[in-house]
Amino acid sequence: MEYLSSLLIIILGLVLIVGRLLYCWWILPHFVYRKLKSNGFISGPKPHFPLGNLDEMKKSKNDILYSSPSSLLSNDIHSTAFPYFSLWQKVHGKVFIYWLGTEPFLYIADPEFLKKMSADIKGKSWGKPNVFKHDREPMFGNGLVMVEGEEWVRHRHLVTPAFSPANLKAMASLMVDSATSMLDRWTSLIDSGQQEIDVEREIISTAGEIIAKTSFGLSYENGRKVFEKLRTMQITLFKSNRFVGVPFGKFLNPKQNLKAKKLGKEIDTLLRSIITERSNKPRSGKPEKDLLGLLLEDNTVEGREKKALTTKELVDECKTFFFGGHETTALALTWTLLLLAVHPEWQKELREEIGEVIGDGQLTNIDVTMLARLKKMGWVMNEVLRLYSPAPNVQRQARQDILVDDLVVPNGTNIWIDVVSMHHDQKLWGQDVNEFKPERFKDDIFGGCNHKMGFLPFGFGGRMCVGRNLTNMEYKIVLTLILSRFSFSLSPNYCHTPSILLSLRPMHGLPLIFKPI
Ligand code: HEM
Repeated sequence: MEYLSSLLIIILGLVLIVGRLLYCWWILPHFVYRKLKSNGFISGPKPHFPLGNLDEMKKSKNDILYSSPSSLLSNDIHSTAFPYFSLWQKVHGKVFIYWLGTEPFLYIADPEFLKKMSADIKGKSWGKPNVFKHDREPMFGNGLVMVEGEEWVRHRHLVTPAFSPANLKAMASLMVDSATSMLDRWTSLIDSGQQEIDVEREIISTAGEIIAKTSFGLSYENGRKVFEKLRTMQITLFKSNRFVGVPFGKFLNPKQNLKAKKLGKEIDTLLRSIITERSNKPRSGKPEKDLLGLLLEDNTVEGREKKALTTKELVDECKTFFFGGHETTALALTWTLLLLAVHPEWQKELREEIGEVIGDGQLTNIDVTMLARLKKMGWVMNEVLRLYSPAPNVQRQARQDILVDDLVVPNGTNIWIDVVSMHHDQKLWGQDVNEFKPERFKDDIFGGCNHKMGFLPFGFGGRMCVGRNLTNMEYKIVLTLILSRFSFSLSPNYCHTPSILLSLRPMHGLPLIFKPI
């Protein structure tokens, strides 16, 4: 009897587990898919269980990776960075459904559709795809990038003031210091006879240092340890093939997952110790003007206690700033150096502008008002973000049924917005879409794009990037210092393979040849 009841419990347990798995992996996604289909979204590549379209995506990516690299430096990158989307678009148009494992995604590369879909949706009503949450948890925790609903409103409300121009102003000197040490290192390398430098690696590490300083203060002993562990975690998470959306996908790289989890815990402990140390500091001490310092200061404003960020939330925001902020900005700078290396006339234009606005004597005292006057540099930045958008896509999940004309995007639909495709769409930008022409941003913040939703380097709506002013400042400071000390050209060793590893990056680095000015 006892044996029978134990057996019954085991069987019941198994049925429940299988039932739950079936519900999550089959019934729920297919429910959304059937709703999408019945609402008119019928087009898209045929999926195969359990990989969906992942196999096809990997194959077309490998075909590109293992084909002989083109010697031509073309800015027409959509078909190399996203060969599968480029192929599917030819058959299914600019709005269709594809599958990551057992999860259907609504693909959008049509700005008019996006405009209609997002018109009545507030920032707090957007979700982020549940299917990515496990993957991103060690990096962002429940920071601003991931939170939803009223919690997002609270976080956004508390975090936004930290990025105000007045607060960012105090960070300029930290940025000048980090960039200057990088450039001193380059000078030593050049003096020792090495003229070729892989700037991608150099700039990513300097931008990491800048973000760590501006986020949680590298001056703290633990700050440097956090920085090193965050970098190791990123490499651990993204160096292996991931199987997003595939049943049991997270168990396919157990070693990597365990390592990332362990690093995640160590980072949290270190950040907690920094936060505790700083919260316990006597109030009379000078408040620190990094992002964590500003959030801690805000937390102590009277009447805010209930809404203030908890220590766990502060830890997650610090990680979010680090991961959301350093690589994107570094890649914007990296792609800029590539384009300036092949367009020396623009190096000259920018150097002249720097001379007029800042002059040699002021380089170590660059301030925000000077940066605002670097207009041409602003056009160059926009043009680079258009051609080589470091954030190549925006992902959302519908948390309610959304009406687009007579179609319904059902609650729960995963959404993938292909920013690279829209930034390279001839119908939106004209014949010269793939040419580097910063002047297109001279009199028009949309660069002459014939649709206001066609240029989205920082996303759109209420969830638009909170760090864009910080990027703008860091970009202009670092580029000003580089251009003031060196001229550069492309190394013959450069191989043009823009690829996606979360962000859009040059697969084989960016070797440039430098000459001091
Ligand atoms: C070139 C540099 C950058 C690019 C291209 C970029 C791009 C983006 C994009 C596309 C989004 C998603 C917006 C959406 O869902 O509509 C985003 C959100 C976000 N970014 Fe950035 N970003 C950059 C720099 C930064 C920096 C420097 C920080 C912070 C230090 C930062 C922090 C964030 C945060 C916290 C969010 C989430 C905002 C929210 O959901 O409310 N980003 N960014």
